[in-house]
Parts: sequence; structure tokens; C-alpha cells
Amino acid sequence: MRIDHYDDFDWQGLLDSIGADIAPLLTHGEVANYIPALAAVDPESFAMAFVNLRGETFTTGRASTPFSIQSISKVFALILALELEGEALWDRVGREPSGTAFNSIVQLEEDHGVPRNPLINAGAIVVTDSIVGHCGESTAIARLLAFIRKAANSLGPRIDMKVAESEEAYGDRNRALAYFMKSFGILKEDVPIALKAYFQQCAIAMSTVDLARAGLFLANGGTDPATGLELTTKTRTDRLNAIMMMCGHYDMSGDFAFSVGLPGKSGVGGGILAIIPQVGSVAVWSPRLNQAGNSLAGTQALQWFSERSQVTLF
Ligand SMILES: NC(=O)CC[C@H](N)C(=O)O
Repeated sequence: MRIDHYDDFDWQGLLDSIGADIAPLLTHGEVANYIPALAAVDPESFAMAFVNLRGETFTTGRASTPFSIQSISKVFALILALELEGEALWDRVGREPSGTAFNSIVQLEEDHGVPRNPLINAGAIVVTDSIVGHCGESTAIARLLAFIRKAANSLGPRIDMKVAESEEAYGDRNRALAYFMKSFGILKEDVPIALKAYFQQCAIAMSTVDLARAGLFLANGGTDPATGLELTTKTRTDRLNAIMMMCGHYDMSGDFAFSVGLPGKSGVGGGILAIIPQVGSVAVWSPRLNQAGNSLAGTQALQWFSERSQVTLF
């Protein structure tokens, strides 16, 4: 296990140093304001949690404060959809970096309604459509939430209905994406049904401690190292990490790979989950975003995390 190499490493010291150094950056960037419910957070919040393969947790900042994980949910939804539908899912969603914004529509016409990857909105809507198709409209999101709670080994993750309603009220761009895909036959369920589930999925809230813990199986070949529970296969885990590395930060995925060097997924709530295979899982939260919609301070914190611990993949 690669974690053995870090037996004497001072993880708490690392997180403390990041918590101290990040302070001047917390006033930079803009909080997502496309829905009123997201704009209501304290913009200068910061939290980071790291869980290693031994199940030890290290934190700095507001690590037990729940926040809206938004697009980070796309990672868990993809694993669940692959478990339910199998590899056939790849017939209707690609695996290429998009080089475009998270909610972009431009590539869909050229690609006959098939989204470039499952971590942009269009691709994630296909993934949610698959979960709804397999579990039914009324249980799809309960199933996803149960999967995340199992991975987190916590009942903390929940759906913030205020955020879900706000997503629904301001969801015209996602509606446009969904109807466009439906016209190509890529979406199977009725658009309002698939989107209701997607909006609730975006509204999942949890703390950085729960999020880092929920990602731990992705650092350990699909099996939770603490409980022994197999959440997915090694092959799917490897592939998911590859997709996160290439596509997890929209049109700044290359920049994140360059500066952090880890598979990661961001959300407009200001969270980022990053995976260090065979070592652990790290979650960060700070609501102010850069121009691509990724947490500004969170990205810097993860860069320091990988630089100072030397945990990059390469
Ligand atoms: N990047 C994100 O986190 C996007 C999720 C957001 N709820 C949306 O669908 O627009």
C-alpha cells in the first residue's frame, strides 16, 4: 500500500499550514449566484478534510459544516448508474474532455446529442436519466443518497430541498440541454422527470469530512478500506479516476491536472473532491469561484496539499 510511505507524515501539520496560508485568498472570486439559495452562504468559509486508507481523518476550518456539493454528486451518480446499467451507458455518453463550460450546449448538435462526458451537466443528466430508468421516478434519488451515505459511512448527507427548489425554478439551461438530447433519443425518460431527479441530486449537502470519507473507496480500488464494503469494481474505480482527471473541472481540467495532479471533481457550491489512489481522499470547500466555476481557494489549497505532501500520481 502506498499509504505505508506516509507513515511518518504529519497530515495534521500540513492541513494546519494550508488553513493558515489560505486566509488572504478567501476574499477572491465570486460565489455562484445563478440560484438565490446558493448565494446565501458565508462567502469566506473554508474547510478541508483528508481521510487516509487507515480511516484516520484530519481537518482544518469548518470541516463539519454541510455545504451544497452540486456537481460533485456527478461522480457518485456515475458509479451508481454503471452498477445499474453496465457498460451500455457509454453508448449515450462519451469520455472525452469537453473544453467547454459545465452548462455548455454547443457540442451537443455536432455530436448528435451525445454529451462529451458524464461530468458536465448534459452528461450528468443522461446518467441521472439512467438511474431513474432503473430505479423508478420515486426512488431514484433515495437510492443515490443511500449509496452516498453508505460510502460516507454516515447519515450526514441529505437533500437540501430549498436548493432543489431553487434549481428547479432557475433550471432553464438544464431544461434546454435535456430537451435537446431528448430530441436525439439520448434521454429515455420524460424530461421533467429526469430533471426533477437531477435537481435534487445537485442539492445534496454534506460536510467536507463526510465527502472525503465518501470518496475513500475511490482511493482503494472500489472497496471501503474501513468497512470492507465493495462499492464498485477496481476497473470501474480506475476508469472513474481517469475521467475525473480529464474532465472533472470542465474547461479548466487541464489546469487542475497541471497544478494539482490528482483526479478531482468540483461543484459550483465551492467544493472539490480529490482522490489520491492508495493513499486517501481529500475534500475542500470554499464558496468563491474562479471564472470556470471551480472553488478558487479550494484549488489553491489542493495545489499546496499535493506539493507539500508530494502525493501526485506522477
Ligand atoms: N458545476 C456545477 O456544480 C453545476 C451544477 C448546477 N446545479 C447546474 O446544474 O447548473
